[in-house]
Amino acid sequence: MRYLIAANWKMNKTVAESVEYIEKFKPMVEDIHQVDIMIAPSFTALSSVSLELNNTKIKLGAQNMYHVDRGAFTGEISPIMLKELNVEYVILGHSERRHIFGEKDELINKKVISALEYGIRPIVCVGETLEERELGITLNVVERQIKMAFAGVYPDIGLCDIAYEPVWAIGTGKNATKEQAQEVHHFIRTLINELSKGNDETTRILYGGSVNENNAKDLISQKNVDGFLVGTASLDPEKFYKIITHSLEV
Ligand SMILES: O=C[C@H](O)COP(=O)(O)O
Repeated sequence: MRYLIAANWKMNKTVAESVEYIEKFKPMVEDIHQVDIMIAPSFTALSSVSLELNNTKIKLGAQNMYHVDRGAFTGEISPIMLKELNVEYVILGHSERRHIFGEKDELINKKVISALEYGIRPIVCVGETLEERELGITLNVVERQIKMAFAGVYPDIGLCDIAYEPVWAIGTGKNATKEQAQEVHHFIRTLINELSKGNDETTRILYGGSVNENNAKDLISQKNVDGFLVGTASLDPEKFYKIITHSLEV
């Protein structure tokens, strides 16, 4: 399994700051070929970052998209707009989309189907809140989110990646332990094997939630952790680079 180490910059970095980052980061990773590296900047920086990443192995991602290709959807961005900029990945169902903007499983499913139609690889985010973990329903929540996100496309799960991001670990500095991560990742691996009838060998199960240069090695040494979706620590090219190099050591 080829690891994916992905940066989600969220609502950070202007165009100038994004370009400055990429110019610094490109030479740092030019000799790294063993893992996939993806960066998802803000929508306003996609075009400039796309030009910067031309002729590199670093993949471009978007942080969200709508499922319709054009029309009266004020404030939304379509898959054809992303394709035009060479976007290869799209993060869907991030907990900030679910909890701040009220995105439901049904909408996330439409977006997954649309991304697949347009040849953009979805990274579908799942994960429980602190309350759900304390109620002991973490695996039930993750199972529901996965079954609904991929409804109608189970045979194509291998064209997607999944990010397990416990909501209580996002941006809090309190990451899941390697045992907590492995338990859920193993559950997800078993579930997607069942749903895809054993066809899937290409879905990466990423961990996200306060990943940094100090905890990355421990987390990625777990059998079913196939990469990371990094928020805060990815905003600093040195820290993101260190996370990448730790993933080469396992
Ligand atoms: O998409 C990234 C995740 O939400 C993790 O964010 P974080 O690394 O700041 O906790």
